[in-house]
Amino acid sequence: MNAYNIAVIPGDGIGKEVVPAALRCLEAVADIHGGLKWNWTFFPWNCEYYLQHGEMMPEDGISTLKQFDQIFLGAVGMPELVPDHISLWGLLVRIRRECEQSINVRPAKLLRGLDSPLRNPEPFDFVVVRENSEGEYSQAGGAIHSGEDELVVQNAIFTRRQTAKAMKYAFELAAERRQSVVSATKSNGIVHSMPFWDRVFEEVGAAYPDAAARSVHIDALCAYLVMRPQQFDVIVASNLFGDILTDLGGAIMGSIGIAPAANLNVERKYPSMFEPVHGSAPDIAGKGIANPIGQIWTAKQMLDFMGYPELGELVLGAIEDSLSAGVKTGDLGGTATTEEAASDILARIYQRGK
Ligand SMILES: NC(=O)c1ccc[n+]([C@@H]2O[C@H](COP(=O)([O-])OP(=O)(O)OC[C@H]3O[C@@H](n4cnc5c(N)ncnc54)[C@H](O)[C@@H]3O)[C@@H](O)[C@H]2O)c1
Ligand SMILES: O=C(O)[C@@H](O)[C@@H](O)C(=O)O
Ligand SMILES: [K+]
Ligand SMILES: [Mn+2]
Repeated sequence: MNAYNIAVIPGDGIGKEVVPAALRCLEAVADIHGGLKWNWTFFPWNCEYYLQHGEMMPEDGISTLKQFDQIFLGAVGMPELVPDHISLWGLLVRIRRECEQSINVRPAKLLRGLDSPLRNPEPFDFVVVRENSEGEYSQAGGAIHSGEDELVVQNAIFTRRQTAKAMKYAFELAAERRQSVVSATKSNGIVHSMPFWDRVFEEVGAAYPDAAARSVHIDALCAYLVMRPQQFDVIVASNLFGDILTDLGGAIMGSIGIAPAANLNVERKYPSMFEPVHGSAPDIAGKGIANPIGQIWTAKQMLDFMGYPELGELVLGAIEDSLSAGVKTGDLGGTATTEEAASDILARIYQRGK
């Protein structure tokens, strides 16, 4: 029996509603498999915690998390309580950086049973590899003066090491898929960091002669994802561009609420963090109507990373079975509650697994 210690951080808003749904699915696959056991440890780190303690997590929070096998997180942020840059940097970004989760893997595919908002889309299946440790998400810079003289400088930081690491991961991933890598750039307007990004992309790509590699400006790339998403296999992007592309990826699937994400420590030196693309959705939090699919699909990514791809496939198949049976939450045009959608997926996991 393999027992795994998982740190669970439901976080804010709908994170607290969709995480329990995903944990039930993970318990179900462990029950079916018979040889693995989850030991959950819950951490109440969120914006309410910040209001009580003046920090999103304790100072030793990272060293605590590093003792676990993996981290399973819902969502962070309640802007009415805590400014978003404080909640994000105090929890999510801290974990990403201090657990060295420098690769963020975010797939998007036209799932069976889903109606994309795109008109007559051809089946698409791409993965965005988002550089997760630096880039535009930078504390370098500052502000001076005030009023009419106020001045702010925000420096993006790109290193050869992390840029090449994300690109190498993208090419390795493409080698197992359809051998195509598109780099998201903006080297016409951004004159230092993006020509550098392009240069590293060419250097890394030279080691993968079998891969079709090309650079596409981010504005055009967003348009292509709407017009012909089926053309894409692997997309590698900076921290900010990857963030934006993956809400778009969720949207063209049918909802931001179904898109999964894996913040990977690829060296497996520290735990990775599995948390969906979406946020805490304050606009629907507390109503019991959030779509649990993003969190449940994220659980599939954790199973895959931990060496249980057959269980991961079982989870995604159950999600598609549920969608095909028409069980859909409001974001997908249905009337199912979070509980109804989660229970249906859970039942279909058992149906598939027996
Ligand atoms: N990784 C994260 O935890 C993460 C990601 C994005 C935003 N945030 C934070 O979340 C808060 C809200 O940000 P936002 O509104 O820009 O983004 P959001 O992803 O929370 O919501 C965007 C839209 O998508 C909908 N949505 C998101 N997840 C859904 C789900 N599972 N089911 C149904 N609908 C869903 C929301 O209702 C909203 O209309 C902010 O504090 C922000 O900082 C956190
Ligand atoms: O900006 C971020 O990285 C997060 O707030 C969120 O948008 C994400 O995509 O994880
Ligand atoms: K999230
Ligand atoms: Mn985002």
